[in-house]
Amino acid sequence: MAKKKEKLSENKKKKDTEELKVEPPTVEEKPPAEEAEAEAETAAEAKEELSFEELGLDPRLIRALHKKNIHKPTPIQHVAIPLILEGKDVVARAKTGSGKTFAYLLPLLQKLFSESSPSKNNQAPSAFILVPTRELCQQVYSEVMWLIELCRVQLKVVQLTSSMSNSDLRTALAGPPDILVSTPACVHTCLSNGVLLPKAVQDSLSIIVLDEADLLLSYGYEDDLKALTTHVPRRCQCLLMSATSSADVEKLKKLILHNPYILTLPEVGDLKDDIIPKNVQQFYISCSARDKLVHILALLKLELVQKKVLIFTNAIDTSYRLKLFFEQFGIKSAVLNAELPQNSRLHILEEFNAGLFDYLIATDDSQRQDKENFDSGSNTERKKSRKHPKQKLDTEFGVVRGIDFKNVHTVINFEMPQSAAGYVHRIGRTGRAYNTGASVSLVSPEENDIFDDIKSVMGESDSKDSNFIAPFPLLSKNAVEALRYRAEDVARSVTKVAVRESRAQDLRNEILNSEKLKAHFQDNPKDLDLLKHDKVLSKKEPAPHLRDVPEYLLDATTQEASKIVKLARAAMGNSNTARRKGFRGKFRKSRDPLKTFSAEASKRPPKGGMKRKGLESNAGHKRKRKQPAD
Ligand SMILES: Nc1ncnc2c1ncn2[C@@H]1O[C@H](COP(=O)(O)OP(=O)(O)OP(=O)(O)O)[C@@H](O)[C@H]1O
Repeated sequence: MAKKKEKLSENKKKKDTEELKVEPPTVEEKPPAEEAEAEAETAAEAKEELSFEELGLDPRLIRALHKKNIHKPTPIQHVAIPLILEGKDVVARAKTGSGKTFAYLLPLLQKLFSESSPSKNNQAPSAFILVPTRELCQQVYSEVMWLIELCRVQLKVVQLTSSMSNSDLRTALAGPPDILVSTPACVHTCLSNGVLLPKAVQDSLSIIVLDEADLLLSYGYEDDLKALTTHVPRRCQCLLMSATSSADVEKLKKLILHNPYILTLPEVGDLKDDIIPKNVQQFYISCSARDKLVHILALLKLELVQKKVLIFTNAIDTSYRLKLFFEQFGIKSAVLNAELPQNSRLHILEEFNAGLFDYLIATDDSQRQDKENFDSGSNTERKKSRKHPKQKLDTEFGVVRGIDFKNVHTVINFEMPQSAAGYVHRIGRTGRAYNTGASVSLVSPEENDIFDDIKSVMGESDSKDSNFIAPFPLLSKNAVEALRYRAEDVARSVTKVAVRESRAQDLRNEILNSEKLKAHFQDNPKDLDLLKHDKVLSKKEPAPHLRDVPEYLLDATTQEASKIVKLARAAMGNSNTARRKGFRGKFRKSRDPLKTFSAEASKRPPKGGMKRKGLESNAGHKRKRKQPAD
């Protein structure tokens, strides 16, 4: 007890710790608002340093988390877990990557551990976890499965997808499972065609989660949710998780929750607020659209950014162009987009998360929707687009929102997103939980308007705004010029026809893969080794001399910058030790090599007198002082 009090006063002194606001539910005899809020905030602070044990989590779950190297709750988990264990309805709004999934999953599982008994005669699942996309279904399903397996408990979990036939759905729900992970549309289908009986749902359902709630309505699930809520019993505990707060979240709250506790990171409110984790550093490089290829080549080939890298494009053709371009330099990458079949997409995500390749080029089709959602606050347009889906593109596919790309250190915007909301959600794919991350946006003059919008949302003052987007300091003009000749030569060989053929070929391969994957996954759900998604598409053999960057091309400054990136990995908490200890407090700008280093400012002569030749050598010599990166 004394120890806890000590922790409480220590915590109160902390100025730079993240605070969570807890709004208690409206009750008849509520204390004056201010008092209530103060009490709630103190409670949140007191919990800040508590361990999973102190939060009352089942030892089996704690052991499972430890096996996955998770030792300390994130702030949202501190506050949400005890409330959910107490049976409260909760609305949790916290930044992307803040650990919202475990914040509901851990207490949900713990409740089911104690509920499940042989005498229980449920005719429908006890828990529904509803998410907006199939990718998220798969992601949540995998998280539940490994937790259950490590805990060695007998709980049955199923996920539903819209491609399942009635008989598939019936088989999946026979039993019935304890937990159902699904989009609202699939549950609605099951209710309408009698696969799920409303009475059974009313009798069995004890907990329902709406994950990524800010997306559920905008993906057009309002009718599905309305149809479901009429069967949700009053005693059922309802949880709503969201990265942002929007009119849609408010609507959902009213639709399904009863007197909930509202857990909010103070800055989460709307887009203007800070929803990018503080441990992500944001940079930009200004260059012409044509020069983007040579710049990205320099970033990757000279190792000026840390792996794994998630690269965003706005068009699928651009992603294939990049892939073909990279191939010629021996850089293996995979593409991910809404055109690929679902099984392939899931497999690509799994392989990338498992670390089988380091570069993933994603085409972010959902950004148009993000823009509509944030700009208008209405979901009419999206409803329309769900009814009339774009040809070939899978509307349930969400490449950005909510997907947990594991250990992505760097996000590169090869093309700028079309809205500030799109930017926020792209960048949110790095710096997840206690990890650090960086983003580099390549901005052409044509993209200056959108970049200005983004900057005005992120904050324009280096000293005041934690989301300030700084010029990328590690890439010198010399380094770019040194690679220009090679890059332009290869870029010319990646013609429109080559891109079109590769895209068609990849799609054909992936459709075949998808069929094989379907069968294979049924028997070996964990097997990641079946098919490769980062295979070479180009018909042209890469020239051996392009694979490695010869030393004479690298000036001392660039070599130093590359070393700095490696050093930064350790300094910024990417080592296991640092991650275990937690990141906050370590990440001071003054000590951060990425912020203090400037590729152009260094005057150190090349070590050992580096040889330089021809055009490339001349470019390498022209070094100017104190210029921005480009
Ligand atoms: N307590 C923890 N310590 C370390 N890592 C954690 C912890 N909790 C969750 N994580 C990891 O952090 C990552 C992000 O978590 P999660 O996907 O739940 O974030 P999120 O808040 O749901 O983000 P988004 O809004 O983008 O969906 C995951 O890889 C998860 O395994």
